[in-house]
Amino acid sequence: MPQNIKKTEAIMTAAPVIPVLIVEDPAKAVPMAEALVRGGLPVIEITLRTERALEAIKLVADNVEGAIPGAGTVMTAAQYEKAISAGSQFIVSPGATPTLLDIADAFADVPLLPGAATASEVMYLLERGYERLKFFPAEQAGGAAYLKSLSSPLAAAKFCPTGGVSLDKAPTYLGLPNVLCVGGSWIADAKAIANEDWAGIEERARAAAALTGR
Ligand SMILES: O=C(O)C(=O)C[C@H](O)[C@H](O)COP(=O)(O)O
Repeated sequence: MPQNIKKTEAIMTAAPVIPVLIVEDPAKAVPMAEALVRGGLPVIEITLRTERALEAIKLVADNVEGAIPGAGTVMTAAQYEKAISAGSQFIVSPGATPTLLDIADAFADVPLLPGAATASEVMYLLERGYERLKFFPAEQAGGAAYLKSLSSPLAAAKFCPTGGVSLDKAPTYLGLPNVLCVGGSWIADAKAIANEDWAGIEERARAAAALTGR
């Protein structure tokens, strides 16, 4: 089944930046998400890289008005199902496999943003009807110059570059014709969450929400 491009694009264009989060303690998820929403970043990717990430997603889904929580690092059918039961409104994966795309077909209401880093990976996803993709790992794979060079031959594909993106690097990506938003952990890193630095997270969210392309 092809990707629901309209729905995926709505997630990608709600704000210029998708904060990527590693949440160890679910008790911190609600104030963290509230700070992000106050700062203007409603789309919140909680990675399934911690034991209690699903609890964090559920708490945000149930308690934070205006938040659009999603699950990151989703790679298996079991994770996919659990992420959606917890209230994920979108799913992000670092790459794409035929199995993962088959699972996505079973949950077609919830958009999947699959990762790609090479022309062949993008071509495979286009073949499967996926045009809204994550470019991962963005900086390490070749950065904005590399992604720009995909825009002409693979014009249908539009990306959310993630991996090594910072406040300084984001505007160059956002200025590319094939970029809709960027993702990154700099707004709320593990330390800021552990220290309950909600004011700092809100401030970085506000700066991220104001980013435009250059
Ligand atoms: O696990 C996933 O599915 C991911 O999304 C990986 C993230 O892209 C990176 O963790 C981004 O992190 P930074 O490079 O710190 O901004």
